[in-house]
Amino acid sequence: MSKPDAAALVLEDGRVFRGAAYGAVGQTLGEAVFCTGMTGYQETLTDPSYHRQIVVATAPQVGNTGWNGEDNESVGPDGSANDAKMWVAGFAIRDASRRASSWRANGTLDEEMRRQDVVGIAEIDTRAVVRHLRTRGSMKAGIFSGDALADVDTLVERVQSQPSMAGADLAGEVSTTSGYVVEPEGEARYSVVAVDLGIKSNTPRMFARRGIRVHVVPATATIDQVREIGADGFFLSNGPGDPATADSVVRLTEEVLGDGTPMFGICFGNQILGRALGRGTYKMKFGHRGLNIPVIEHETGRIAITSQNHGFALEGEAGEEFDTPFGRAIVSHTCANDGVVEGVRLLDDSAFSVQYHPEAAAGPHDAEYLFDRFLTLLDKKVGK
Ligand SMILES: NC(=O)CC[C@H](N)C(=O)O
Repeated sequence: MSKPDAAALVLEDGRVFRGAAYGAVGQTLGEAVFCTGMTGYQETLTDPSYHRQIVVATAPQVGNTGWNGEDNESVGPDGSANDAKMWVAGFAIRDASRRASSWRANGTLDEEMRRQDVVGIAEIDTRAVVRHLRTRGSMKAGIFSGDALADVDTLVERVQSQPSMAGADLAGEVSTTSGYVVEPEGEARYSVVAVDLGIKSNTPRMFARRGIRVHVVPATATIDQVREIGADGFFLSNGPGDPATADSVVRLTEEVLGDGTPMFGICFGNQILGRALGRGTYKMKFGHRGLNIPVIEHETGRIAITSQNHGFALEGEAGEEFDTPFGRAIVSHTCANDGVVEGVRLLDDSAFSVQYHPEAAAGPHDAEYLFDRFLTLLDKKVGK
C-alpha cells in the first residue's frame, strides 16, 4: 500500500492536528463537532442534519463494517435512499480500519468517501480534539490534504473565512425540491404531511409501518399546499442549520396549529414547534451528538436513552408550563446530563415534539413509542 498523503485538521483558534488523508484528498470547510456514537457511522455521514459540519468520531476505530446499500439516512429526489448522499462536510477519525468486514458491505468507507468527494483525516488524536471542542465549544474548522496544504496562517485564514453555523439557513439546501409520497405498509389508516427540512429516510418508514401514508413536501411548502393535500396529521423533520433562521416554516407551523391539525416534530422540528409556541432558541456550546444520551420525560419520570444530533436548543426549564396562542404548553423533556430542553407539548396533546431521534437511525429504540403516541393522537382526533 502506498503511504497516504499528509493531512491537517485546522481549527479557527489556530489549533492544528496533523494526520493522514482519509477519503478524498483536498480541502473542506465546516463546523467541527464531535459524535460519541460507537457505531452507526454510515447513518451519521448521510444524515442531512450534518450538512456543513466536520464530524469528529470519538469511536477509536472507524470503517470496520464498510459501506452498504441499506443504511443511508439521506433521501434522493425520488424519495429513495439508494445511492444517497453523504452530507457531512468532512470526517475526522483516529484509526481507519484496515479491512471492512460485514456481509452487507459492498465497499469500504474510504472508497465511498473518495467516490463522493468527501475529504477526511485519520491518525489524529481525536480525544485531544474532543477535549478542545468541549472546553472551547464547537468552532469553524477545515481539513486540508494534498495540494490544499499550506502554511498554518493561510489555512487558519481559510477556516475563518467561512460563514458561521449561527445564523446559517440550510434547510433549503438539503430539502427535496418536489414532493413525493411514501406509501403505508398494509392497510392505509391515516395520512400525514411531512415537511422535509432534511428528513432522514427512516422517519417515513416509521410512519409507513404504522399504516400512515406520508406526503413529503419541500421546506418551501405553503399553507395552501398543505391544506390542499388535506392530510390527517402534520410532521416537522430534523434538519441542518440555525432554527432562528427558519421563519417561514415557523409561520407555516403557526397556521397548521391554528387549523388544529395533530402535529409531531423531531429535532429541527422540535425547535420550529417551540418557536411557533413562542420560545426562543440558542446555540449550545458543543451540542449533543451520540447514541446514548439520557432524556427525562417529566410527567412520568421515565428516562429514555436516545440518539441525538443537535447544536441548538429551545429555551426553557424542566416541566415549565407556559401560555401560547394555541393553548397551554409544557417543557415535557430535558436532558439528564445538562438540563437542556429535549421536548415540548401542548397540554391538550394536539402537538408534541422532541429534540432527540425516535426514528433512531442509528441508535437505541427506547423512544420509538413516540410514533405510537402520534398514532394514538390521530386515533383520538381523526378517529378512523
Ligand atoms: N438533527 C437536527 O435536526 C439538528 C437541528 C439543528 N440544526 C441543530 O443543530 O440543533
